Amino acid sequence: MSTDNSTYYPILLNLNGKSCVVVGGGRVAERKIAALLEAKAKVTVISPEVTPIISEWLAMGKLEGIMEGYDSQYSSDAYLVIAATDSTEVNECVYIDSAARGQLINRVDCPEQSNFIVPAVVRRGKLSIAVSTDGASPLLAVEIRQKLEQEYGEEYELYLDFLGELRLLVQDQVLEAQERKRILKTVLELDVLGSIRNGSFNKMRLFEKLLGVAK
Ligand SMILES: C[C@@]1(CC(=O)O)c2cc3[nH]c(cc4nc(cc5[nH]c(cc(n2)[C@H]1CCC(=O)O)[C@@](C)(CC(=O)O)[C@@H]5CCC(=O)O)C(CC(=O)O)=C4CCC(=O)O)c(CCC(=O)O)c3CC(=O)O
Ligand SMILES: NC(=O)C1=CN([C@@H]2O[C@H](COP(=O)(O)OP(=O)(O)OC[C@H]3O[C@@H](n4cnc5c(N)ncnc54)[C@H](O)[C@@H]3O)[C@@H](O)[C@H]2O)C=CC1
Repeated sequence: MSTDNSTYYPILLNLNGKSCVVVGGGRVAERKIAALLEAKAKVTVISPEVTPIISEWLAMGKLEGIMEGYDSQYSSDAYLVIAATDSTEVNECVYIDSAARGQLINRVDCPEQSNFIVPAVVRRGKLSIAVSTDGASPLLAVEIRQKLEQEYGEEYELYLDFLGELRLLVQDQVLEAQERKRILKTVLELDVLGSIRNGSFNKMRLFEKLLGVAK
């Protein structure tokens, strides 16, 4: 069975400094670890064998490793656990232990024994676009993610930084709520992305134009 017909509630989790345990060190574990590290989680991998890339990350001190078979004590303090071994028995065991402790648990071979699943994600600086099929077709999620990567290019990183900075300025300098909203809406109608793409982007000039003051 590939799905339990759950309707999931999408959230963005702050994992900065949080202990996260990945059980298993294969191809799937490597992908999950990469995403956890990107989110600045404190990751521990538990697995007798790991991929060459995980091994490199261990040598660089990017995460910790317990190079043994799973034991429930290894994940007792974790905030989030991912069961990613190639053994259904071990993965089930990880699920039972983690669920009993109320931990966030993702069992990669069984959405029914997971209290969260992981979407395919496009990241452009502060912009995240997450795609999920509720487990029905991870490959379709990948295909849509790849299409979105074409549509939302690297220029969005600078664009979002600019919009974020403008929003702080507006919150600081414009007292009237309606006027704040008007400015934040107007900026989206300007071709800022076009100016980033053709190299004519000028942040200060845009701030001046939108706020009427030199920054
Ligand atoms: C439920 C979920 C739980 C979870 O893992 O969170 C889950 C479950 C399962 N995946 C399986 C297979 C594959 N998954 C991928 C790829 C990805 N899978 C991801 C997420 C999810 N996969 C969650 C639902 C996401 C959603 O649909 O919303 C992505 C998006 C995110 C990530 O993993 O980080 C990542 C792409 C990252 C990217 O590129 O952007 C590929 C392709 C590949 O590996 O190259 C295959 C092989 C093709 C195939 O089988 O379809 C199997 C069968 C395993 C078996 O055969 O034993 C199960 C178990 C089952 O279905 O029961
Ligand atoms: N959710 C997803 O995105 C996907 C899930 N899968 C599922 O993920 C699972 C793992 O797939 P791969 O990473 O490709 O397998 P793999 O064969 O590359 O890696 C398996 C890992 O499990 C470890 N392991 C085995 N027994 C263990 C134990 N007792 N304790 C700790 N670690 C142990 C091994 O050392 C190895 O590192 C499979 O069950 C597959 O069905 C497969 C593709 C995608």
